[in-house]
Amino acid sequence: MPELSPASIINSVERVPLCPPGLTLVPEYLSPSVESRLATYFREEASQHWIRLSNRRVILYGLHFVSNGSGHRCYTRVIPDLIRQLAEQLVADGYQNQVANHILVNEYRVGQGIMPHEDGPAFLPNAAIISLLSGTVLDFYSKELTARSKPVASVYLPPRSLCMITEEAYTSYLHGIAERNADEGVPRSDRISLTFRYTAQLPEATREAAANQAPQAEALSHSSKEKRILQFLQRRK
Ligand SMILES: O=C(O)CCC(=O)C(=O)O
Ligand SMILES: [Fe+2]
Repeated sequence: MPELSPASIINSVERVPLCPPGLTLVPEYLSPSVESRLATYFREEASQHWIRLSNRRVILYGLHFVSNGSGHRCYTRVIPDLIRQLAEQLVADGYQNQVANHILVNEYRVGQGIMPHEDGPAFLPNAAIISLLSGTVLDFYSKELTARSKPVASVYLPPRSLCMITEEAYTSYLHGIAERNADEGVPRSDRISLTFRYTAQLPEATREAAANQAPQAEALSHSSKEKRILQFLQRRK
């Protein structure tokens, strides 16, 4: 896999602070060539790693949670160099304090979305979302969600943008993407997003054991571990 130099990753560093507080948009965070390199990676090299959910498909990299009552953590796929470089760049650019150890790749076909949810206390209150191939609207909701709740804020995430959800935007609101084909007349196309988060490290001994197991996770595309994660994600969304 070719190395990406920082200059090729970053096209612009303009930051637009938005509401709720802690929400920031960086348009054109990626250059078009990096966007297309990443999209090709997920659609071709990593095509067998997708896990299909009812309303989208996902690839899990790094440390993830399996719900077994005690919030058990396990390693899924080893984070590929290409993605790790992006995680490191987010720290180098000052968007995150820790290199993400939990990375979720989502792919939404036109018309698909994600239910309002909170990313939750398992992670540092800092989620970095990079959008590829299509824009979409991310809606924020109050935590008192009912079937009739309307978003309290909405932000358009253009392709190649970075969206930072931190502070109040992370802790006090839910976020989600409505299932529709267009946003304010702007048609959607299929979109891939990458969400970078950090969860507190495991104790050293456990971490080593987990790291040793990671190549095995790589080899087993539909291991029982992945099935449990899949069931967990389906319950959550
Ligand atoms: O795809 C997106 O932009 C949102 C993803 C998200 O909210 C998540 O992964 O928790
Ligand atoms: Fe989220």
